Order: sequence, then structure tokens, then C-alpha cells
Amino acid sequence: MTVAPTLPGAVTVRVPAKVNLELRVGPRRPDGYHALATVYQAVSLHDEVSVARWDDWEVVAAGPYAERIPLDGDNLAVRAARLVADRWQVDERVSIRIDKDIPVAGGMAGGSADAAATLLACDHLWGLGLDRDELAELAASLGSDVPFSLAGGNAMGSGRGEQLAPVLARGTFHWVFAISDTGLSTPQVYAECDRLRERDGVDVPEPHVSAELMAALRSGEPAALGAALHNDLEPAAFSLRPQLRELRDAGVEFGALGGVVSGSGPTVAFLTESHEASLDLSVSLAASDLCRDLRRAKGPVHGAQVVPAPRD
Ligand SMILES: C[C@@](CO)(OP(=O)(O)O)[C@H](O)COP(=O)(O)OP(=O)(O)OC[C@H]1O[C@@H](n2ccc(N)nc2=O)[C@H](O)[C@@H]1O
Ligand SMILES: Nc1ncnc2c1ncn2[C@@H]1O[C@H](COP(=O)(O)OP(=O)(O)O)[C@@H](O)[C@H]1O
Repeated sequence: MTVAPTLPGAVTVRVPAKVNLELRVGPRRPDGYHALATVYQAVSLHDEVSVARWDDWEVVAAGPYAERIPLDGDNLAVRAARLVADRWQVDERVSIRIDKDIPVAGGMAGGSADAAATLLACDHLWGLGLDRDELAELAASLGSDVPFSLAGGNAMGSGRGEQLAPVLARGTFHWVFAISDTGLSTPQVYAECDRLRERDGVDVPEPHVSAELMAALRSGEPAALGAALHNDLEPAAFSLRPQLRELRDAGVEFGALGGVVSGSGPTVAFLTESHEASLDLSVSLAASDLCRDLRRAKGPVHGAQVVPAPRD
């Protein structure tokens, strides 16, 4: 996917987007985060992040969503590189190139993916030999979703989403992602979730992943998984962006096995029976004019991985 040359000696990492198959949001904790029980699946929309030695911190971006990410110290990839350099006292700076194919602020963990990719790339570039636990600890300090971007596959997330456990799963699933042209802010969606719960006097229990979802993943049956998709942030995303409900309902009417807002949205994820069914659904959704862009993908896929350098 690389669309422009990378610097000599660069290390490149390919990293996937995610969808939350189930997202249960518990009470707001004293630190401001919410207790979560979630099941993540990594899907085949990828960013590529290349890191090379440079005389200053620098980030450049390319790809369809590149103009929407910050190119200063706020970029999560730059924060990740600086964190590794500070922690292991590496007196070097890097140029980071992001080939961005994951929608920005879409609930698909694009920024987290770039942070995870940068951690792995810096580890390789600087020959640090960090183990899985050291990388996961750095990842969690950058964001709740970052450990999963490193891990990939299917995984259960607890705590604020950063504590991962394996799940038993079989099969490959075919998705259609309906992408909006403006993102939703994750903190705003959590705040709206709190507001709606307070307004409605909802008693919020400790969150648990459902037996139905775990059984669906074990069976590998798309119809069972479609029926088990669930997101507690969906009412908040619908409240902030009412047209998303119409989009979700349209996709289900057009034959999706299930439709759910991905994470904090506004991307809506539709599960289909097969690759062919995902093509059909994309055609119907495109004709409906309810979203800006449609992407097909399969899951699960690997987490962040170093791309082997081409041989001369
Ligand atoms: C909603 C989810 C679902 O997987 O994904 P996205 O929609 O962002 O992809 C995640 O919880 C997002 O994780 P991430 O984007 O890494 O969030 P962080 O940087 O850790 O936190 C950003 C803000 O989101 C809120 N937040 C995040 C995680 C959590 N368990 N409770 C929260 O309340 C807090 O307001 C926090 O300040
Ligand atoms: N490397 C990056 N890629 C994407 N977004 C980034 C990056 N660095 C910082 N951001 C910012 O992080 C915010 C969340 O974006 P993103 O991680 O794509 O969405 P989400 O949290 O919904 O999954 C956006 O405001 C975006 O500008």
C-alpha cells in the first residue's frame, strides 16, 4: 500500500483497524475512564507506519484520510516514539511516515493503531528487544485500545479496555464498514452515554461479555455473531448523530446479518454471510446515499507486524 518512498534504513510496520463485536460500558471510574467488557476483532483495513533515523521529530502522512490527523507532537505516533526514546534513553530522533487507510475518529482505533505500530517499529529500529509485556505496558500508557492494536486477532478487553485475554474463536467474518465524513470524539460519546444514563435513571452494573457472543465466536457462524453484536455506546452515538440509526437500519434491511456502531462511532459495521454478500450490501448501501464511503474487510487478522525489508 506504500504510496511514497520511505527513508533509507526505515523499519515499516503494518497494523490493522478494529471493531468491537461487543462493547459493555460499566460505571464511570474515579479516574474518569469507564469500566469496560469488550470483545475486539482486528479487521483488514491497515495503516503502514515507517520509522527512520532523522535529525528531528517529524511526521508525514499520506492516504485518503491523511489530512485529518495532526502532524505535530499531538500525533499519537510521535508520542509513542518519544515515549520509547525517553524510557530507554535513546538519544536519537525519528521521521515517521504514516500511510493512512484507517478512517480517522471513526471508532476503528486508527490513532491507536499508529501508536502501536510506532512502538514496534522503534523497538526494531533501535534494537531494544522489548518483550511482549514491556510493549503492552507502553501501549496501555498511550491509550486504552493500543494494546489490542499490537495483539490483533480476537480478544476480550477489560479494565478500561487495555487488559487483554484470549477468546476461543473460529472462522473468518466478512464486514462492510459505512464511513461518515466527519468523526465523533470518543470523550464526547462517553460523556453523552453518562448523560443519557443519568437522565433515564439507569442503574449501571459491572460490565460482562455475553455468553451469546462467546458461543457465536466459538461456532464461527456469521448469523449467530450478527445477532450477538452489541454496543452500549450506540444510543449515545445515535443521540449525537441521529442519521446513524437510519444507516444501521438500512444496512440490516438490505440483508446484513447484524449492524452495530463501531466503538464510539460514527463508523457503522455490518456483518455479512460471505464475501459475495458483502459486495451486494456495499452496492445497496452506496445507492442509498446514507454514508460517504464504504469499505469491505475481513476479520480476524494479525496485529501489528514488521514488514520485511525488500531484498536488493
Ligand atoms: C470507544 C473505544 C472502544 O474500543 O474505541 P474507539 O471508538 O475510540 O476506537 C475505546 O474505549 C476508546 O479507547 P481509546 O481511543 O484508546 O481511548 P483513550 O485514549 O484511552 O481515552 C480517551 C477518552 O475516552 C474516554 N474513555 C476511554 C476508555 C474508557 N474505558 N473509558 C472512557 O471513558 C475518556 O474520556 C478518555 O479520556
Ligand atoms: N496517528 C494518528 N492517526 C489518527 N488519529 C490521530 C493520530 N494521532 C492523533 N490522532 C487524533 O486522535 C483522534 C481519534 O482518532 P482515531 O484514533 O482515528 O479514532 P477513534 O478513537 O474513534 O478510533 C482524532 O482527533 C485524531 O485527529
